[in-house]
Amino acid sequence: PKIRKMLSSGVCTSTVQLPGKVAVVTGANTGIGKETAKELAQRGARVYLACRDIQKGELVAREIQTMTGNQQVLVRELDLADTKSIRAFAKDFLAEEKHLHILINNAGVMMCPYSKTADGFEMHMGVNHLGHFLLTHLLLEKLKESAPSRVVNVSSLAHHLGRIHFHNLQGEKFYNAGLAYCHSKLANILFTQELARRLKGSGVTTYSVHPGTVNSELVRHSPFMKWMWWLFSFFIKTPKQGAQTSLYCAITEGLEILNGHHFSDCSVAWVSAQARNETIARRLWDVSCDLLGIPMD
Ligand SMILES: NC(=O)C1=CN([C@@H]2O[C@H](COP(=O)(O)OP(=O)(O)OC[C@H]3O[C@@H](n4cnc5c(N)ncnc54)[C@H](OP(=O)(O)O)[C@@H]3O)[C@@H](O)[C@H]2O)C=CC1
Ligand SMILES: CC1=C(/C=C/C(C)=C/C=C/C(C)=C/C=O)C(C)(C)CCC1
Repeated sequence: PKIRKMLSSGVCTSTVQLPGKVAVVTGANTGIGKETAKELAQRGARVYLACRDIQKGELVAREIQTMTGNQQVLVRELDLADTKSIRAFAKDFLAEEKHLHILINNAGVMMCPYSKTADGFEMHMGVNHLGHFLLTHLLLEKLKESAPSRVVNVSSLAHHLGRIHFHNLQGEKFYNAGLAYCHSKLANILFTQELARRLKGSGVTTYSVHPGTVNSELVRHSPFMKWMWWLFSFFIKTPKQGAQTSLYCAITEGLEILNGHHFSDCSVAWVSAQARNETIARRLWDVSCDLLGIPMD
């Protein structure tokens, strides 16, 4: 029980209710994203489940509506491995909604065999970092108009092993599936810190999160990790426990002074030296804009 408690601590104890608030959660059809969306709906927010598989999303939306009694749970198609899909999602969302108070960049892939997104980006960097970078960019004006508002980026402890190899960002010179995931999770933290610097005074704040080691489908590409997760399933976090730090960063009152910080178990957490490097963060920002055809400012 002690090991289990140690690996599963951190509970979002905020009593904040969210009527009239609008939230988008990416990858909300399963795992941590699903539990995050459920709790936001439970607190009265209108929640958009941004999923690449609409059918899976609709099943989960019905489940959340039934469990919470909140009918304002909506599914919209978003494939982060395709910038056309990201742009289409943002265009429809901006036309449909007056506000966006909470954006949870949660979707992720881990340890997939070498593959590329529709736009030719390496899959981990493409989905986990560049896809969310573009989505956030496209929704930023709406977030500013809805301030106070928040962007939560779900990263990982795995960022400690990450490096941003600018000469090999698409993994074409060398590739390791585990490290590619770590690099993309480092990019999530660097993005959060640079975004926080650029958003100072706008009323939009941003946080990165390590959710803990969570029993989810993230390990689907690695038979060894699947086996480990199954073997230790009693000790690792449930998806509901894994959602607590994302929820804490999204709704806790007074967190604005910690804009740009990294959180784990609902507390500020230490990040690697690479993740604190402002030069790398600025360069990654510029390179990401360049790759995505976003004007640099
Ligand atoms: N589980 C853990 O121990 C840890 C998780 N994390 C992070 O937590 C986040 C959530 O992961 P978790 O819930 O564990 O994993 P899951 O695999 O259970 O969920 C990942 C979600 O991301 C979605 N997704 C994957 N690719 C895309 C895409 N191209 N476009 C849109 N959505 C996509 C999946 O959709 P679909 O179902 O259609 O594949 C799914 O909804 C990730 O960012 C992960 O890196 C960080 C540290 C540890
Ligand atoms: C060593 C070890 C464990 C820890 C695994 C860890 C710490 C995994 C971290 C995974 C991450 C960070 C994934 C996604 O980002 C277990 C399974 C708890 C128990 C068995 C021994």
